[in-house]
Amino acid sequence: MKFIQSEHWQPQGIDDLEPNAWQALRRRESISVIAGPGAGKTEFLAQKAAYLLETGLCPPNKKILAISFKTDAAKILADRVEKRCPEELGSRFVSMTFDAFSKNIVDRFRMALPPQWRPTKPYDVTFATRQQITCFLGRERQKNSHISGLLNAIARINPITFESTFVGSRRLGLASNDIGERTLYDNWLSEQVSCGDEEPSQLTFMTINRLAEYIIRTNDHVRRALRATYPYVFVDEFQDTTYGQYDFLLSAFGYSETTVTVVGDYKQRIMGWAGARGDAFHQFEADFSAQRYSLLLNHRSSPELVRIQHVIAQAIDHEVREVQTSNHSQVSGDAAWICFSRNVDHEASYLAQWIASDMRSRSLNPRDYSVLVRQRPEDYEEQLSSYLTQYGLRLRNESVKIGKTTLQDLLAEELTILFTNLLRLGLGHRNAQVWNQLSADVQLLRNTTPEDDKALRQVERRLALFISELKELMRQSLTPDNARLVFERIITFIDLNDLRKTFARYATGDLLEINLTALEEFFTNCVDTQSSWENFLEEFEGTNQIPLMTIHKSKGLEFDTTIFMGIDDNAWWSYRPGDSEGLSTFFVALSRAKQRAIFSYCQQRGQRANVADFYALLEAAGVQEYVIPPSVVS
Ligand SMILES: Nc1ncnc2c1ncn2[C@@H]1O[C@H](COP(=O)(O)OP(=O)(O)OP(=O)(O)O)[C@@H](O)[C@H]1O
Repeated sequence: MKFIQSEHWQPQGIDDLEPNAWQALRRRESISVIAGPGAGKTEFLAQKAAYLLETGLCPPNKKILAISFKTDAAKILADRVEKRCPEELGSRFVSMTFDAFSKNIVDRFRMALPPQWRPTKPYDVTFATRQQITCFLGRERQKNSHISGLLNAIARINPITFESTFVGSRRLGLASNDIGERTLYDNWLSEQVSCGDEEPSQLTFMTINRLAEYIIRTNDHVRRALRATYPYVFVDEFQDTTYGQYDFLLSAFGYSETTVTVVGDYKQRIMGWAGARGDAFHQFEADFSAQRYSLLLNHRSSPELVRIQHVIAQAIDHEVREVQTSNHSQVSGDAAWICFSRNVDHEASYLAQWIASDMRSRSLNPRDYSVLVRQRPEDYEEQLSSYLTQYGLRLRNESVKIGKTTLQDLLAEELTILFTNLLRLGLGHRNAQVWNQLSADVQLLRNTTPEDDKALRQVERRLALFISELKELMRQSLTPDNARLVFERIITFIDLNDLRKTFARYATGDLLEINLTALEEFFTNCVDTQSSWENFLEEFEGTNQIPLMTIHKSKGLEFDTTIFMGIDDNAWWSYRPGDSEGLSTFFVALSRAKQRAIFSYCQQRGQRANVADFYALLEAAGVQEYVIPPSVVS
């Protein structure tokens, strides 16, 4: 492959980068890029990956590691890189979540841990509830109250942030002067590692993170191998980094030749409750001698929405700089408004009617819209769905739990993507893009090198043969028995062993099993409600359904129109006026919209005394409130 000279390299898929982005792209040392919503941070990472790979700055035997916080964010970034670079280069871009990456280290190098910290093989991944932490602290209080400083240490601990802050900011094996703290830390970890005779270890992701950090810090061989494989590391949404994750990054790549690029927006810091550290950018810039760059364009939202976003941004940070937008408005009338309704029927009826009419007049699709809520999407689902149905529209709760995952995460899994593409072709969809992606994925699965023409042809032949068998099966009508056969045949064709060998995140542990079980459950649910394979696929993919999700799940996504429901004291029960995380959450929701943002207030759902800030800010930004007259709704 011929490399492009770095001075001749041009971005792909977009017209250009803004001047600061060009500088940040070309800088050889570690950098931080701080920019507002829609500034193109994810796009910047994709372009930088293409630049490093296409110019050979990241040589053929090396890889780029991109670390994200959520599975779908890792997938969005990987997809973007796939679009921006030739396939053979894109495969050297490894996009993983922090959790998957640290788990991978523990799974591969378990034996590098001292026996007392070595988990069983396999081990279970668990989550520590607040109650479990409180019980643990209670037990320690009773059992070890004689240990100097232990009671004081317990008194300083908040069970909610125990794992993220207390455990995450301390290192395994490093003697702390405070014996009480050390006892708590060691006992918390050792209870998880040694659960008694024959029982598998029960590790939380924070414990896995601490074990991985220990391996990297204490084992030169592992650390050197990691650094040699990844001369470039990217971290997206850096404002959400927890103490543990930051410490892991520092041990793995700090003070080394590896160049680390982090991007994020502190105004979108909405994971403080989950332990995101407030000083992540400053700490990173100090530890990695990183230069900071700011991006000043918004490529997503219309000028009117960018202006409103700026009013909210100023409430979060008085010194925030105004950004320009490269977009034009495509709608007439208001870009944003508040609609006031008295009861939930009134609200749902108005919104359904408005969406249906807007979709028709602007020829948009259901997935151009999204309904965002602070929490409990199921509380909004039934009412809104029943009114949308009157217009032939459907709503899909994408945050719904399926087994041990959520629908949104499940749909972003490699397993699900392969499965869905096979289903599409099995249904006889003639789609060159789907075929190309599938055939590339299957080549990857079967470990075929691009130079091996014979093997490539064989893989393609087998894929074509399988598709024709699948077509035959799917020509029959959809019945539970037939569907079961289709499911089993596809999973056998994909081959779970090949999946494990191909995707590092599936290589060890039970991630693949968790997703397979959830996939089967979701598949069966869709089969049970549909009468034909065509309808089934539509249901499965949610193509014609308006997504409903929590704001947290909407991070990184964008929609033409967002409808923000439940801005009231009940849904925002923990919000206190001026609370910056609450304002940031509001900001994230608003900034997902490209053209329109609708804020729906329903009196029956709750008062708006505690959340009066939000309405005052919207008013200051000139957003009008309209009372929906009963006559407007059917
Ligand atoms: N340089 C550019 N030129 C044109 N369009 C761009 C450019 N950079 C990004 N975009 C487009 O702008 C939109 C927002 O980009 P992206 O998702 O990368 O922003 P972001 O900064 O990561 O956003 P957020 O923090 O809000 O999730 C996308 O549709 C992307 O394709």
